[in-house]
Amino acid sequence: MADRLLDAQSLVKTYGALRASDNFSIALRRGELHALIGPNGAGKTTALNQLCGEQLPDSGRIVFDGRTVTRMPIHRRARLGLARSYQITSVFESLTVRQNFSLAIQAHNGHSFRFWRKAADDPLIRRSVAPAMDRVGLTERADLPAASLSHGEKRQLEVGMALAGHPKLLLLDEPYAGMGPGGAVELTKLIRTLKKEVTILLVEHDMAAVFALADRITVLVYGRAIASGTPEEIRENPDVRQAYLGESVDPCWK
Ligand SMILES: Nc1ncnc2c1ncn2[C@@H]1O[C@H](COP(=O)(O)OP(=O)(O)OP(=O)(O)O)[C@@H](O)[C@H]1O
Repeated sequence: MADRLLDAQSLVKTYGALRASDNFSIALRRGELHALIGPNGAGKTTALNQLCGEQLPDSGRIVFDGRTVTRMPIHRRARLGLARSYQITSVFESLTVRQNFSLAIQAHNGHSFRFWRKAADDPLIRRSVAPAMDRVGLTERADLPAASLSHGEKRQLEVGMALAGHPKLLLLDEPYAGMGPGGAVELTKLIRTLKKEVTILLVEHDMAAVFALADRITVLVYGRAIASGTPEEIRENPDVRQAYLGESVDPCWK
């Protein structure tokens, strides 16, 4: 369907006897922020890895923007507009914010990382860096080394670098992990701005953030999507409450 940006059907990924993805299916509509939630070990990262091409499914099919990408390598998917921001910080600590952005823009333009020194001098890249930094609120930090940024600012940088190639779909893997309350508020503001311009799949344990941001939510348990719907539908779904929450009910679900 044309309004679907990504359609993953019946993905299976096994590690020995363990089915980390057990006929996992998910459909992302253009323009939505879709959250993928589930208990620890449910298979969220494994699912994300298959969507971006870091791992290949044993079986199943992934269609992105009308093209079958199931076995396509990660860099070709990136070129089609599928970008991922990593749970583990992937910025270059010793480089400045501006240099990090220059690198990301250069990489998305298809050049080699080796030539990063030239990137900062390339007028085309320089012109792209300013709006890219502004987009994630880092203009005032432009000439500081990434190492001196706060945890929250590093996340902003990371997201900004993933956005440098103007992706159609941004996969965010636990962006709130390790973040203090102040940083979390800033990040929510940033993601709210971003969701106006890019479709987002958010993997996140922070339920307050998920319910504040998501248009739709898919719940993953033991590698299977047990429910998919609006936050209200998910909140009311008895299977979700039972399977995902167990005994303790997070205040966000009440
Ligand atoms: N490389 C691997 N080899 C063997 N088992 C793995 C491997 N990667 C993941 N697993 C197992 O697959 C299951 C799903 O793991 P995955 O990391 O995808 O879950 P998750 O929902 O992202 O977990 P968390 O919320 O803790 O990050 C877990 O039982 C995990 O131990």
